[in-house]
Amino acid sequence: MSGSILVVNSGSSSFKYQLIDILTERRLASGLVERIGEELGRVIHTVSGTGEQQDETSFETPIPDHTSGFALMLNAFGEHGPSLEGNAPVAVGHRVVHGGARFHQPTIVTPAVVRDIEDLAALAPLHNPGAVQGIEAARSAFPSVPHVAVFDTAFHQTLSPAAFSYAIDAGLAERFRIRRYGFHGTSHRFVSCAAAEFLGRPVEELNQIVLHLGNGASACAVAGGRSVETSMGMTPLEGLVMGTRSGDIDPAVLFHLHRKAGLGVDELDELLNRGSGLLGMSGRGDMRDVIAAAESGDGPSGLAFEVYLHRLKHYVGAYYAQLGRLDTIVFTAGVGENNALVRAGALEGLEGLGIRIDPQRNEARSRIARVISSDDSSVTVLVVPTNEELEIARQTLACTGRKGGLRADGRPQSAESASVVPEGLPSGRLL
Ligand SMILES: Nc1ncnc2c1ncn2[C@@H]1O[C@H](COP(=O)(O)OP(=O)(O)O)[C@@H](O)[C@H]1O
Ligand SMILES: CC(=O)OP(=O)(O)O
Ligand SMILES: [Mg+2]
Repeated sequence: MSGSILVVNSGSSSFKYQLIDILTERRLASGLVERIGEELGRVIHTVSGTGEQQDETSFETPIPDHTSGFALMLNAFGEHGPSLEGNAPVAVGHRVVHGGARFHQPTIVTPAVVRDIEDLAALAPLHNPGAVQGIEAARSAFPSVPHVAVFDTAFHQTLSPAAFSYAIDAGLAERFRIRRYGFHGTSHRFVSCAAAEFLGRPVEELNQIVLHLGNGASACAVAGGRSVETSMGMTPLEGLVMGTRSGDIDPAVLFHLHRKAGLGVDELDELLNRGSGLLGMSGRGDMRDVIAAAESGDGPSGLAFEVYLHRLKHYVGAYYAQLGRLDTIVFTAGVGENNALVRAGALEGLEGLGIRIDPQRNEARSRIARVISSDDSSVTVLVVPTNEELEIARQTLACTGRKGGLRADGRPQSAESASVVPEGLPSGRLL
């Protein structure tokens, strides 16, 4: 069958989109709507031509929310193509960050599903609200096609109780569904499969550590294609140092700030989610700016960079130990794909563990998957570009029960069983 799938990947203050041909998996168009809610936002719309050829347009305008961002995206398609009438999407796929205990699989969007995603917003305050706006705008623009929500949390349903449980009061944990859910699962799944494909080995044979280093960042230990450990927790706040998020912190710091600095719970939430990480430490949330400032001698930026690398190395060591044997370390997402300094710094001094980066390979610039370890490294270190949108398109197609060129690899399920409530959990119970 022919047609396309529109994928919307909503973030906190931005969203990415792709229109993907379902027969060929070709990206027909892609774009970024960013700085939503700031004084001036920006839309970048790229139309794919033949081969590597691309036609990019960008413009700046205030974008108060995701709903108006979605309308601007539709205008960009109207003005610059490809025509959404000529390439009418047969389905729309949406990235949703938190699926809680309710969503284990790609799920056809209904009003009840939207309500549940809204209810989970407290646990992903930077992400779920934007996703809901994106879903509502898309449903009114494309009312007659199925919309599918694909959850970041789904890939981590394979964590063992030892990996997903926190050491707190068991009754409270049970009652409030307090556990590690893990995020970036769509990316960790895509990248671990793409790494195996690149190496020409079955994913079932490989033990991998995937480092998704974007604005948000997480590490994932993948054994035989299954997530066995991941650094984000009940919310996308735990783990690595991020652009504006603290990652791991002693929870007693919060009690102390409450008692001594008089900060309330909402202020603490805001502080850790939006005012910490690289931004909190150095005044700069973008890794490029942090590195530039550190190189020109700014002390706080230098320290922020060191803390970022220190934490990354900590997780590499921990996950190596959890896996017991390690075949590959894979860097992905904005920082991981583009920054050689971060990659080298994170793995520096690990030669004793059989991990050796080749400096020349690491410095080489490329947009495709590549090896950056030396030939005598027993662990193969890779850079593999993520493509959450393509993975979402594949899962969306499979969930709608349609057939296309998009591979589902037998992973997502059909529409009839798409919305699954885990055993023992009353429907409507999200957490
Ligand atoms: N060359 C680079 N060096 C360091 N960081 C980079 C580079 N290119 C992009 N980034 C960072 O990548 C991040 C965006 O990555 P991305 O994976 O798109 O994140 P998200 O999906 O969370 O927005 C930005 O914070 C940006 O600073
Ligand atoms: C879950 C998460 O942190 O996503 P992102 O990196 O897109 O902000
Ligand atoms: Mg991202």
